[in-house]
Amino acid sequence: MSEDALLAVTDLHAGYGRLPVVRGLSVSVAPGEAVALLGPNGHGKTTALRAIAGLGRTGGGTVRFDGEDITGEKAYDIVRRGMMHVPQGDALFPRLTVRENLMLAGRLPHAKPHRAKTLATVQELFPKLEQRRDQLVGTLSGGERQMVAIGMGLMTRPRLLVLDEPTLGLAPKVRHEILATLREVRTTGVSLLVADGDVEFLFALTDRWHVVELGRITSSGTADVKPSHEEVMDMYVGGAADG
Ligand SMILES: Nc1ncnc2c1ncn2[C@@H]1O[C@H](COP(=O)(O)OP(=O)(O)OP(=O)(O)O)[C@@H](O)[C@H]1O
Repeated sequence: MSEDALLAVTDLHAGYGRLPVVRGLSVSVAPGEAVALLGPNGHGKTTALRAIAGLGRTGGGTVRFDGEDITGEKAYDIVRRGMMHVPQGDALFPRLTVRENLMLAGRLPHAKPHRAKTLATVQELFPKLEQRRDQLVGTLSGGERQMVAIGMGLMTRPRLLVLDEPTLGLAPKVRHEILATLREVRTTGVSLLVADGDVEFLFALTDRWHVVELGRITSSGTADVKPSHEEVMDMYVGGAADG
């Protein structure tokens, strides 16, 4: 694993009570890089991303961020270091407006002094959100809510965004919009670690991919060496999917 990785996860273990879910997962993300986790449902991608970001307990292994051991640190402290987790599904404030949600995310002490400037960047990235700035988040479409979630992530001024299923439940056209925006986010220097069920989306967005099966990485490649359609099908419906 590279010495100067922004994120270096080694032999991570995590689970629920006595149920082991993540079983020796290692992954790294270099500065400016985007890395994908793919594979069948229920094999530990969400659990791994949460443990890396300090949202779930780790049962072994190490997580290093920007050269420092952050294993076991709380999510709040990890966000201040520059790693922000954008969860699967809704974790927004539905009764607040788009603008209020964004401003709330930008209130963290390290982000607050730059809040106006960061908001301007987020507005540029998501012109649609600017049009809907005064709309209650609870009344937005699924794609718009996902944009707010990513926008809120960016308001914390991350160096690494950890995205869990950003295209979940979205129509193909909206997935394309999310893809275009995340590519734009990459040009600002933000690194990505992203899990998603849409492999084409992942291959179009990231530099490297890893397949997670039974809580560990079973195959890896770069964006220019994608698995074939048959190999992808095999990953999702093949033997390991039975657990
Ligand atoms: N809070 C929980 N308590 C107990 N078991 C859980 C909990 N959350 C997840 N699990 C179990 O852990 C396993 C891995 O789930 P996880 O969500 O990490 O997988 P995943 O690869 O991200 O799948 P998906 O793509 O469907 O989100 C599953 O068997 C799931 O039922």
